[in-house]
Amino acid sequence: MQKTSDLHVIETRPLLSPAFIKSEFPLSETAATLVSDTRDRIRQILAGEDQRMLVIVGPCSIHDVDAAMEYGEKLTHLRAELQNELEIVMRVYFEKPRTTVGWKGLINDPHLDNSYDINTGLRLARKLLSDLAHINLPAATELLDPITPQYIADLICWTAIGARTTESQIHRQMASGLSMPVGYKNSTDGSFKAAINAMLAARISHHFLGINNDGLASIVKTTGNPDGHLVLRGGGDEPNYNGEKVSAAANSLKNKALNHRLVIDCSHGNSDKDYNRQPIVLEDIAQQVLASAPNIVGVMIESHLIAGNQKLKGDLSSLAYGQSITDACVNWETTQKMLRSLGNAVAQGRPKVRQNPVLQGG
Ligand SMILES: O=C[C@H](O)[C@H](O)COP(=O)(O)O
Ligand SMILES: C=C(OP(=O)(O)O)C(=O)O
Repeated sequence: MQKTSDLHVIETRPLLSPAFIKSEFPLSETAATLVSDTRDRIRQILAGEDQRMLVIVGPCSIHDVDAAMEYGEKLTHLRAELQNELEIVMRVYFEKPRTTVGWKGLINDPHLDNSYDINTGLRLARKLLSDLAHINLPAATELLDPITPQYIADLICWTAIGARTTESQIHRQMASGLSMPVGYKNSTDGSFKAAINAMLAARISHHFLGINNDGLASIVKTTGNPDGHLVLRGGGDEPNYNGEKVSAAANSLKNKALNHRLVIDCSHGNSDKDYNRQPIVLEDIAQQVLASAPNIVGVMIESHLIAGNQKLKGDLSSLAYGQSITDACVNWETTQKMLRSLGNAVAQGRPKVRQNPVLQGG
């Protein structure tokens, strides 16, 4: 008899259940309060009820949890300093969608050596999110594999569905069941039709295949996620952060009765992947905010301790500490300048924020 299945499968290894990994790194009351309160504040920003801006800032990807924690310690001070103008959330990305091939992130290959120790990757990810919550720093991520949310989503305040997956039914279904606000990136060709369709699809209930907390294959039924919004990231060799493009996107959203308030990614297609351009994009956004720009409610910045990026090669001991191994990032000094400048623009362009200072919970 001819073999007809598993012709291209070499092995399957057991995956620890979400319940087991959560029992090792349980959600504490402190973390639950931080996550829940931050999600509420983000919802208020997205609804235009809070005039401050959401800022998703941090490394393109996490490959070294110590460096991520050092970055997080610095960011938590800046978050406190600018809390009346900005809701700062750390970008904590564990899963990388690749254009072709490459390292797919800390969960997939935590030892950076093609050993694909995914159980360790999930543990490291959960522990880091838990440690960040305990220094009062909320986290945002991109969710890529539809099984991952079961392991970490209770510690995540904002999620991106990326430019390469916004058109995927699997990801829209997943988003329909997520508990936090979800930003849909425009497509890599620069169009935002797929993201608008994703917002329409993910806000309603779906039934699909997934796993439950015990890791058992399950039929999942969701309510739909009402907190979807657009993230403009440029693409097709053109940025889309200028006033004209933002208005066009907001009008398309209004025409579909969707939330017209959106987030702008300073990196990726908006900076032509040149990290030196991120401050230029941010400055343009700050100028728009000075003139109010009610459609713009958030920004994303790829930032790390050290500027630029480095190639992941065989010898891990030669990796520079605190520098990205995926997209190039701005360094910490530049990050501080960018966020202070945005905070200033919010204070001047949206004077109401000063009248209602927000005290952030822990
Ligand atoms: O932000 C990350 C990258 O832009 C994305 O994962 C694609 O990366 P790649 O084109 O290097 O594969
Ligand atoms: C992959 C990313 O972005 P995009 O989906 O916009 O390319 C990212 O932010 O890491």
